[in-house]
Amino acid sequence: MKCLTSEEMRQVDMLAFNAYHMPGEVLMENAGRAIVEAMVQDLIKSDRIVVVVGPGNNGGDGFVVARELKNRGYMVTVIQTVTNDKISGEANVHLNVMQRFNVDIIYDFPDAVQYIHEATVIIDALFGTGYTGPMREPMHGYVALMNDARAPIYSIDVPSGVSETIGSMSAVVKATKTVTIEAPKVTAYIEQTAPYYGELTIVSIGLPTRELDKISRTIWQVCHVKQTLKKRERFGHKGTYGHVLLIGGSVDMPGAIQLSARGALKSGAGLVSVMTEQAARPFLQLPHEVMYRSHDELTPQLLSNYQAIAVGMGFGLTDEKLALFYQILKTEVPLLIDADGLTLLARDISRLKERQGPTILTPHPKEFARLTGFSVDVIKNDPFTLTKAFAQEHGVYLVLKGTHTIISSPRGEQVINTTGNSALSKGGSGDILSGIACVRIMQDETVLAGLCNAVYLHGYASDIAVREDFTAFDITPTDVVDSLSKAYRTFIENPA
Ligand SMILES: NC(=O)C1=CN([C@@H]2O[C@H](COP(=O)(O)OP(=O)(O)OC[C@H]3O[C@@H](n4cnc5c(N)ncnc54)[C@H](O)[C@@H]3O)[C@@H](O)[C@H]2O)[C@@H](O)CC1
Ligand SMILES: [K+]
Repeated sequence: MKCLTSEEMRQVDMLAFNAYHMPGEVLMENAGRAIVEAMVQDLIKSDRIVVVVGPGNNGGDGFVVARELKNRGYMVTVIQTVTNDKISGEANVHLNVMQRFNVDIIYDFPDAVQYIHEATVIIDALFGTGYTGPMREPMHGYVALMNDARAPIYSIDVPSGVSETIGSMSAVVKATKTVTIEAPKVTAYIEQTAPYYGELTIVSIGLPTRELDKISRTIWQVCHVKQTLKKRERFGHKGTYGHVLLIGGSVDMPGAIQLSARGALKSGAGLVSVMTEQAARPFLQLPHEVMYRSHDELTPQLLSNYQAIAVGMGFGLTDEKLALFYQILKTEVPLLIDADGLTLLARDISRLKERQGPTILTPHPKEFARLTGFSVDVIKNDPFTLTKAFAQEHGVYLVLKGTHTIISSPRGEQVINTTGNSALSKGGSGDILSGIACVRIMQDETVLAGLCNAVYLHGYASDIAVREDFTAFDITPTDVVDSLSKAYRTFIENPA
């Protein structure tokens, strides 16, 4: 499934019209009817339904919805927030059709107050993807009326007032459910806008999939994991599955690297090695399967023996570690940089130019802020644009960790992950992900697919653990690793 910006949606819409000769009225008809299908199971015939329509095509969808509901025997009133002369194009076509079905229309704000107050269902067709903030009066008032009402709100396409320019948002409808047209929009996955969506449902209106498929932003789903997760081979041996080296852990912080090792072991690595400073070794409790190396052994030849390397988990930030880090950067082996590795990298990000092999950075927003110089707020307001630009500029795979982790490739592809829950908001979760990710990039179809699978499985394991054995309060990152078995089993027992 794809995820689009408003501009990308507009372009697909234009192509449907210009290149495929799909009339706008037909698309609007499809949208309205599909939206009714998506919400009709929630309605009863005694409902008092109001549809609040705005001046654009989102309002046009609202006219189709109102007409279709009326035709099916529901009590519907349209609250038209602008006069007829402000409604043009396809929306005007459907306004005329709707009028012939005798749908009641209210134009005055004082009347609207009462209708919205007494409604049992509110349909929000005020603004869609064409909205640019801030909101002008009287629309502000309509949004406040809807939000203050008791009835559940069904937003068409997006909650009205939501914008990709987060700083310009003023009033936004707080939807109970949003029925989105064709594909989710990026605002459904941005921290500041996602909560307005409520439950998200997607309906198809017949836009050409060939055009949608060209969008380079994808939501990673079960089908993608099934297609790209490397199968275990009957005649495979430990060499088949790769040898991962995890560099980190220090006297002060010995736990992080152990968690990474567990993540790698439980994800099917052929061999797992851990490299720490010699002094940290007595503090490590590594699983029996894990081999040990000390920093003193680090040479380019040694590093070239591995199929994936991760550096940074509990690594430390001393000058000695910085020198070691710069040595590690020289390897051509796929290199994942996390935690302290990212902090060291931020001291001189131009070092990324030296990288020959694939490079993966796995920052949370604060670490990404350190790398870019942007504030955390700026990053959270526009994560898709900023991560894409960074990954392309520096030629890296960037995994921006969050509720909806965003994975960006050097070629400009972006993937959004939707698994996981608040159980992962704990120290140690990232260390585990680094271990899982190293294994998946060694084995799966591409580095990008491997990273997406790692993030997906990590989140999925925590979802299963919280559903079946723990709560988000008591679960630990170690419990999440143990739940990886159930996550992997899902894909073995139900292959593509
Ligand atoms: N993408 C597609 O192919 C389709 C999209 N459709 C619908 O069309 C919508 C997009 O339609 P539009 O581009 O007409 O945009 P909208 O319906 O979001 O609204 C645009 C209108 O709102 C006004 N407006 C914008 N910002 C405002 C502000 N701050 N205060 C007051 N007025 C403001 C504009 O002047 C314009 O009249 C989608 O969200 C979807 O609901 C459907 O009709 C079916 C086809
Ligand atoms: K809307």
